[in-house]
Amino acid sequence: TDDKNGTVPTPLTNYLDTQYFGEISIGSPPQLFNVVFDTGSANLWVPSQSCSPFSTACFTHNRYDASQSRTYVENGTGFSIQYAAGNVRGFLSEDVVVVGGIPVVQVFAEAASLSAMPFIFAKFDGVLGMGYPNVAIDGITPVFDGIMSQHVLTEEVFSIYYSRDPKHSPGGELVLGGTDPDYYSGNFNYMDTKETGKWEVNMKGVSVGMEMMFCAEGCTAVIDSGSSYITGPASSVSALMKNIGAQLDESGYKVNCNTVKTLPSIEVDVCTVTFRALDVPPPTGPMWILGANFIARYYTEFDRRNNRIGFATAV
Ligand SMILES: COCCCC[C@@](O)(c1ccccc1-c1ccccc1)[C@@H]1CCCN(C(=O)[C@H]2C[C@@H](N)[C@@H](O)C2)C1
Repeated sequence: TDDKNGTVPTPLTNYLDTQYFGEISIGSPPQLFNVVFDTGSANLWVPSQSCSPFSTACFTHNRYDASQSRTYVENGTGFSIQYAAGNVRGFLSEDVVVVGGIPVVQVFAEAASLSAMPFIFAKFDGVLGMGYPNVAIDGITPVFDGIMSQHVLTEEVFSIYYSRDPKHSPGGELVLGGTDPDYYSGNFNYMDTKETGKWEVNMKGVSVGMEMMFCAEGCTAVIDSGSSYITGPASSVSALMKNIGAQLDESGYKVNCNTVKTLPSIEVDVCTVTFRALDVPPPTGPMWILGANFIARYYTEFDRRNNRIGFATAV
């Protein structure tokens, strides 16, 4: 994959098909961080050098040290973000962020406190929101908007490949300004975003085999690169799982995989069905969230120029 107009593909790490992240740098000299490129949010945050030593989740990750960067600009405005699980609190700072080889002067949040759950399980340091500006907290210009305003991209799009095979290296790839033909086959099918300002589309329905089971009148689906699983309204997901014979246990839905024929002893392997029930309250919900396991099957192009999302078969 060659260099395109200053943008180089960012290889992603795949941790157990549930966490995908890539490397960025912040500051001069560059301080390196692993971040989730998250189309479901629009802010950049990384752990701060100033976080409390008692914040285990902060202390066990790379931390930004403003005092070591000659391009640091103080801001100090408060910041807090709440996820479906977990929250981050801190303050804003400004420095040079380099993503895919492109430098951008960026306002980001230094996380002074990270909730232990789930961040002690995070193999990455922070989150780089790839969402639209209108979902950005504190009205901060998102990283990709800062890059678009430099007019260095061939196309105002970014594309994400998530590998499904933990042995495959790299575990995924982010391309700014285009797509990588190495990772998809065939043509893209495009869907307009539902309302400009979110990476969500009108889903036509959810069917099992030939039978349409849910969302027959259409429903909202967020294409969320920062979610591990596919989530849907609890009632729909439980009916869907029942239909495929999945059992719910404390860590999610399970089905018996085919017994492994080659092993001398019969081994019943239990597979995790990567669907989760999540009732998003109105007005945002009810909705489906198509996360990493969906993106792993369909190479996804996020098109800011035409406010649409393209899907091609991932190879
Ligand atoms: C593909 O890689 C996915 C990264 C893992 C996401 C995640 O599984 C996770 C696991 C372990 C530790 C931390 C986090 C995690 C937590 C917050 C932000 C980013 C990652 C999230 C767990 C909580 C629910 N969830 C979201 O709300 C997500 C929804 C999404 N839009 C984000 O804003 C938060 C997904």
